[in-house]
Amino acid sequence: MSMSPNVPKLPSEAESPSQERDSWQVAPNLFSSFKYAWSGITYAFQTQRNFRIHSGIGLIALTLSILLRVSPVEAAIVALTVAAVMVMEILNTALESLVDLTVGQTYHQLAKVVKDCAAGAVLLAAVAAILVAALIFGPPLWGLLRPYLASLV
Ligand SMILES: Nc1ncnc2c1ncn2[C@@H]1O[C@H](COP(=O)(O)OP(=O)(O)OP(=O)(O)O)[C@@H](O)[C@H]1O
Repeated sequence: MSMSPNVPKLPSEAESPSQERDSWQVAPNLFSSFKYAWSGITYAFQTQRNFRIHSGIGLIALTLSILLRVSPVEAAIVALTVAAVMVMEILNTALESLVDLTVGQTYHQLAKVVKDCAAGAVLLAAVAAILVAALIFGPPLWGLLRPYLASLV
């Protein structure tokens, strides 16, 4: 069993004195809130291969929604499904970091439960996304490909 082999090297100190001073306070303004949220998203993107893969697949799904001219409701369902997978990935990253912060490289049964449940949540969202993609993109893709496939046989 791998025990956190990919924990990224993090700086132990804040990037600036003001960052350390402000870090324990409520974000002073809306801009700071967005900045912290964006840094969470970029952290997940830079450190988690699965998050990058899911982002790429999400982009392909959204592009397909445009190219295949699915209905607005169908496009909204695709967008929500893509967002659900990415949200699960970010929460999975947050929980993994929290577990590693708490127990480090020590084996703990509850650490395993947290990480396995978080991974399970990502898997469920991904399976649901595949189902949604098959149901929404399947018929128009089949309509496009059928003439080519028929000409082959
Ligand atoms: N401290 C720990 N104590 C017990 N089991 C652990 C611990 N850390 C990790 N594990 C087990 O190893 C598995 C993989 O953990 P790891 O931290 O490597 O996640 P990961 O493979 O990087 O996950 P992801 O692919 O989602 O990033 C966990 O699902 C869990 O079963």
